[in-house]
Amino acid sequence: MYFVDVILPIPVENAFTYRISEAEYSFIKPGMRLAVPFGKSKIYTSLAIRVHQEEPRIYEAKEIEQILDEVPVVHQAQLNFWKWMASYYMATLGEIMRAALPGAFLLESETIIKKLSNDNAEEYLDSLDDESLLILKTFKDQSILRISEVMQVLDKKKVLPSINRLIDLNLVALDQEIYEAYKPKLVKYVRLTKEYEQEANMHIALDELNRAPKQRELLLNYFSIQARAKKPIKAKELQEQSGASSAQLKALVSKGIFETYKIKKDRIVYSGKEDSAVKQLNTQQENALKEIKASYDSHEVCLLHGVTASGKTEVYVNLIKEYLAEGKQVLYLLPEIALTTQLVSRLQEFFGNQLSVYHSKYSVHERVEVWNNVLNKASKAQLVLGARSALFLPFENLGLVVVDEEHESSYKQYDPAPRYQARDASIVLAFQQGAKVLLGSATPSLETYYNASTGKYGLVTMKERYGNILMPENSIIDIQDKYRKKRMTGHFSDDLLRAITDALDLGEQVILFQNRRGYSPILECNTCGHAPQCPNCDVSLTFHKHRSQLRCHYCGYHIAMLQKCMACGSEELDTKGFGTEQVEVELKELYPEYNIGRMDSDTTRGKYGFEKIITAFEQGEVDILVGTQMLTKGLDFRNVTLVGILNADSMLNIPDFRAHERSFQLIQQVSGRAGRTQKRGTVLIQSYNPHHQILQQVSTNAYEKMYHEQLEERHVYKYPPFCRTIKITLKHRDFQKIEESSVWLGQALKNVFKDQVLGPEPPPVSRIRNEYYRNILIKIPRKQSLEKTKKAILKIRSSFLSISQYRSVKIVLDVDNY
Ligand SMILES: Nc1ncnc2c1ncn2[C@@H]1O[C@H](COP(=O)(O)OP(=O)(O)OP(=O)(O)O)[C@@H](O)[C@H]1O
Ligand SMILES: [Zn+2]
Repeated sequence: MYFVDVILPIPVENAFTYRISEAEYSFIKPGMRLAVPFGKSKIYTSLAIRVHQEEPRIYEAKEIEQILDEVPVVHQAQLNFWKWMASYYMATLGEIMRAALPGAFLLESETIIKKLSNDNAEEYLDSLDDESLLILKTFKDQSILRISEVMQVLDKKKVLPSINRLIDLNLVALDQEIYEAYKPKLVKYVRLTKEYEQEANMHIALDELNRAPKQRELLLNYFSIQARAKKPIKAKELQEQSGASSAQLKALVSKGIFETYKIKKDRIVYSGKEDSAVKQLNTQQENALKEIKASYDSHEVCLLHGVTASGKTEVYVNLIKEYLAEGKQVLYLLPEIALTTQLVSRLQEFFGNQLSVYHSKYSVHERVEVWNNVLNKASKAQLVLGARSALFLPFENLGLVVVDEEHESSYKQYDPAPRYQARDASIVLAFQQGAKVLLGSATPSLETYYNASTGKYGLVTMKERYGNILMPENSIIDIQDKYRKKRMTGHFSDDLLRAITDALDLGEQVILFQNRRGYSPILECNTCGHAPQCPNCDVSLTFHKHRSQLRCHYCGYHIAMLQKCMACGSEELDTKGFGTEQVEVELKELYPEYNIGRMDSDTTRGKYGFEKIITAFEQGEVDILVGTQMLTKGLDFRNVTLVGILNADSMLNIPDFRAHERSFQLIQQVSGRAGRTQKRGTVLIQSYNPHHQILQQVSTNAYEKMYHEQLEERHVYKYPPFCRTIKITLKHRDFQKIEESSVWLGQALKNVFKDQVLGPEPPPVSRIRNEYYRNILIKIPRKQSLEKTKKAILKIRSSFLSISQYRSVKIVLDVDNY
């Protein structure tokens, strides 16, 4: 008898064994997908990991349904990586498989598919087999179907390959796609021809146009726009301002006065200089590149610590080139693809078709395409740019991993399991494949900088900004003092307002940062003090003015804005605290003649949400951009000279051992958006605690000082990098049960780990979606075996779950929690 062990994409500890025939036994290789029955009537896509002849003892092996691949879709290398991840992050192989494989690889009976209206459908129909045609017909008037329904209609279970084919042909899609591929758009611009740039010729032109008033108007408008701001002028903008038609603009082009040109909408270059794709490295960058390569003689990992706008990207690019030239694969990890259309197009210019982008929110179609290209080592996917899930692509010949903005906490996956840290996991991946890792940041994480300082990683620094531009000038504004002296207008100090006005007068742009969205986080009754709370969560509702709603930021619950207090009926409702929306509203009143944009998760929903706002700002259509931490992620704007931070305190006061480190990073990164070209930038930080050490360190760019001070605290209070941590979260709908069970678990852990256990305690928001939360933190000293610690924790978890009244409590394990 022959058997195959498979991983099922569900959270069970063990692999499952199925029966196969002798022919299947010799055909199936580890890494191939098999459709298998599971439970009463479900069909899952599973992954073969081993064929053998040992009959399972505990249960009778069922037969597999079908083999879905002719060759493996993952290599043994991935299976090894998955095993490491499962064990390190205390997850199951099934959970890793679900995170790793593109959704289209994991069709199962519960998957919902939808029919696409495809213009080329007719063409394909001839090439389809009867079964696929039948599946298409099954849709009839419905737009979506469960795969199990297809199975029912066709009265057979072997439908997955046909559905896969339909997905490949773009006739059918999974019902979960959000984004389309990123395609840069071209925007048309107008400028004077060389000949007419000279003033003398200009006068002649104006005279000549005396009898074509509309064209003359166009030309005059061109001058006035140019006088206002030195930026490329869009054809559309010019036409609209002049009330002219495109024919009239064309006439000026054919007269040789204007010429039009196109720029990819995210490649706008100010000050009239054309960027060429290939850049000459400056000395600092050359040296950095050399030092990084030298460090690889003795290190696997190197940290590039380069201040904001030092030109780290160009260093990455040059290093990547060398690995590609050797025929190696390169992985470029980013914290958040949606925010980095700028970088994508910059890299596309360098690497053309060697570059693929992998995004868990791209269409299934594209994800599968990139996956297969990597699997087949196609030249198209030699360099892959992706967010954390790109780690799982089937690399086999990886030479280099670049982790850009390595300090970003979004490299950590929160939910669902596996709760991995992509930066850390990439180091293991690289090690398994004999590749090198480059971590880059202007504000490295404490953990990374510690590893670099102690010699575990190489360390290369770039202290100057590219092009001899100075770091922005920082000042801290004491708003308590300003309030007392009545020098505040809304949430703006007189100093900040003056700086904004000055920048706008010069045609420059401004970024304002407020780490909270909505209008106001608390609505309070002046009479009785009641503040409306979310019924499902333990937080107050945030007021969103534009929508006239009160919303919960944890569960999405919302109601219409109240006219009266729910408790006492008083009409005197007051708002406390402020978010980006309020800043925007105030700005619109203060600067009615300017365009204000807002970038937070309320304004960036939908397909091209981020892109639209970033592009509008880049093109100068928006003068002031207000936003949350989304603004910080490595954006490269050229006309921003002022960055204002409206209230630095809210970040500093978050109860978390990383809060100070994170505040430093956040403020330093937003500040880094100012004055990246030519003119030195200004950063104004408003705070009630102007003497806070972190603000002092930010304003003097004292990274090292911050590092040493924070490291000292971590040492004293025993936190990473001196300890590892595992956070255990318990969740249950019953308050009594969560209290009792968390105390039980805490005590059981304390019996083994003594005072290394903190808690249980309720987190700041201790109830979300009607579930109560309790956290327990275990600190594991460096010299204690992580392996044994985890084993002990799992054992205690088993005992916990064997207590019948606790069985329904959910336990979440988070290794190296963030
Ligand atoms: N060698 C070069 N030649 C021409 N321009 C360069 C060169 N190096 C960097 N630049 C320009 O300098 C600016 C800053 O570079 P880049 O965005 O790579 O900085 P960074 O170090 O990644 O900054 P941040 O950490 O803030 O993201 C960019 O506009 C880039 O085009
Ligand atoms: Zn809620």
